[in-house]
Amino acid sequence: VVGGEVARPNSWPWQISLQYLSGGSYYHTCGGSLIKTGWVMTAAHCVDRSMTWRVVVGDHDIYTNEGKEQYLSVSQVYVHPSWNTNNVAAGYDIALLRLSTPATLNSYVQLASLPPSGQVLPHNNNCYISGWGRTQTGGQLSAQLKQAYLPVVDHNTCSSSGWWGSTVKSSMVCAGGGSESGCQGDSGGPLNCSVNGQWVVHGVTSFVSSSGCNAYRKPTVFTRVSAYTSWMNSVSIYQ
Ligand SMILES: CC(C)C[C@H](NC(=O)[C@H](CCCC[NH3+])NC(=O)C(F)(F)F)C(=O)Nc1ccc(C(C)C)cc1
Repeated sequence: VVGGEVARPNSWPWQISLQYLSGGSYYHTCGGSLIKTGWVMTAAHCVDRSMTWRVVVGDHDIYTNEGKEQYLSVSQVYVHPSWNTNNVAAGYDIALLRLSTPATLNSYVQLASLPPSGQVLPHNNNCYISGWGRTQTGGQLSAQLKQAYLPVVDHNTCSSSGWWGSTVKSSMVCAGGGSESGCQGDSGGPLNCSVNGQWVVHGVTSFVSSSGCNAYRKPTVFTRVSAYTSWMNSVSIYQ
């Protein structure tokens, strides 16, 4: 997250850290959202490579053990069937991870609320991105969970020339576009939007401009969760 501030610990209790095993250690690579005690929603591009994954819930500082964390292994990865790793602009950047053991819910670990199918938020709707991603273009990951205020940019504006143009589809949500943005390592994490006074995860962090995370008029682009409700239901009911 470029800009914004360090979040109050566990104030986004559905935020997870997706980590991969390398040389005997685990490393943060993406965010995600706990949507059922045994299921995590993340971005398809986060799990393009097949690695040994683990999900950490209840985390704040990814480099220190503060005693609230639960380390959960992943038993199955379900990538959207239409995802094409060479064409993030086509959309479908969404995946579900089945956990081997369910998370225990408590004051640090809660389930995300998901939007009703088809819901599209208005321009400037109040949303926050959260994540441990880079704090500057080409910078380092953040040790502590950060958040930034990223109001919704409606599709009309976001897909206009000078903005993202036809790269952005209606199955996506744009947010931000100023000096604050998501950045590498925030992928897969939530766009937390206030709807009728409740936080709803409306987006899965998908991409930013290749010329820089907080590029002018290139808002952070999210997979629109409400466009994938039926696919998600089709996966988690039958496994
Ligand atoms: C060095 C970084 C900034 C490069 C930048 N990376 C990204 O945007 C990666 C996901 C890329 C998926 C494609 N394999 N996502 C992120 O960094 C995220 F913001 F989500 F955290 C990028 O590739 N962005 C990109 C690439 C291609 C397009 C075309 C569709 C125009 C648009 C954006």
